[in-house]
Amino acid sequence: MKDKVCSDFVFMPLKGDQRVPPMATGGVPVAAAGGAAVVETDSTEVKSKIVVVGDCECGKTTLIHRYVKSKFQETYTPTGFDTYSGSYNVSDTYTIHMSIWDTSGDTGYDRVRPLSYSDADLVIICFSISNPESMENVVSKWHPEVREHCPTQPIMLVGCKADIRSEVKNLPPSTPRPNLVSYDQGLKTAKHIGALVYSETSAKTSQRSVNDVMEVAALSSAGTSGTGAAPAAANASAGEGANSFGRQRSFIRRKRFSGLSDAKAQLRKEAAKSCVVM
Ligand SMILES: Nc1nc2c(ncn2[C@@H]2O[C@H](COP(=O)(O)OP(=O)(O)OP(=O)(O)O)[C@@H](O)[C@H]2O)c(=O)[nH]1
Repeated sequence: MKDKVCSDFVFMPLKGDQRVPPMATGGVPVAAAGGAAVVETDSTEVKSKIVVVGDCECGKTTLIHRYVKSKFQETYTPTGFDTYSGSYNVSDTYTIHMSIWDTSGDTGYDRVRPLSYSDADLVIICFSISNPESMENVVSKWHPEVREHCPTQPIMLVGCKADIRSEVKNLPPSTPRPNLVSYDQGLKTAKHIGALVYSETSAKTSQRSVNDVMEVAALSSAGTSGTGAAPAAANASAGEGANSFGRQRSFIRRKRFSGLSDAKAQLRKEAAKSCVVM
C-alpha cells in the first residue's frame, strides 16, 4: 500500500464564496476591457498573514523553523509568541510574502492568543500524529477558538511528526505499539471541521512536506480576506485607497491569480507528485 506519510494533500471545496482576492502593489494604471482603469503590474506582490495554532509540543515551531531556516530543531523550547517571514514565488511575476505567526499551545495563553488572530488570512491548525489527544483537541478546542475569531478564513489541518508512523512500523514485533493517529482519522477530522486542506508533514525527515504545506498555505491565503495586506498606496486617501484596491482586486481576478481555483491549478503544476487536489 502507498505510504501516505508526508505526501498527500487533500483540498476540500469551500462552502459559498468565502474569499476575497488579494491586492497587488507597485502597478501603473492601464485601460481594461470594460473601460475601467486597472493596475497593470510588472510584478505582483501579495501579503498574507498565516497563524499557526495547536496543542503544546505538537510541532508548530519546528514546522515553521524547518520552512524558514531549512533546519530540524530537535530540542523543545516552549513558544510564547513569535513571527517569521517567508516568501513564495508563485511565478516570475507573482510573489506571496507570508507573515507566519507562531503561537503557544499552553492554556496559560488562552486569553492572549486570540490577539494573534486579528487580520489573519489563513489559520493552520496542527496536531501531532503521535498524540491522539492533540487531534481530539482540534475538534474540542482549536476549531471553536479559531472560528470564534476567524469566522470565514480558510483553515488547513496539518498532522505533524508523520515520520513517527514509519518509526513505529519498524519497531521489533515484541515492542508495544503506541497509539497513533491514522491518515484516515486525520482526514475525517479535517472534513468534520470544514478545513480547506488536510496534509501531513515531518519536519524531521521531509523538507518537501513542510515546503508543500507552507506553499499551499500561501496559495490558499492569497485570495482570502486580504486584511493582512497593506494598501498599495499607504498615503492615499481612504477613498482612493479603496478604489485602487477594488481595481487591483478585479485585475488579479481576471489576469493573474484568482484564489482557490488558480491555487489548485498552480498546485497541480508544481506539486503534482505530492498532492491530491480534490
Ligand atoms: N520526530 C519528530 N519530532 C518532531 C517533529 N516536529 C517537531 N518535533 C519535536 O517535537 C517537540 C516539540 O516541537 P515544537 O515545534 O517546539 O512544539 P510546539 O507545537 O511549537 O510547542 P509549544 O511551543 O509548546 O506550543 C520538539 O522536541 C521537536 O523536535 C517531527 O516532524 N518529527
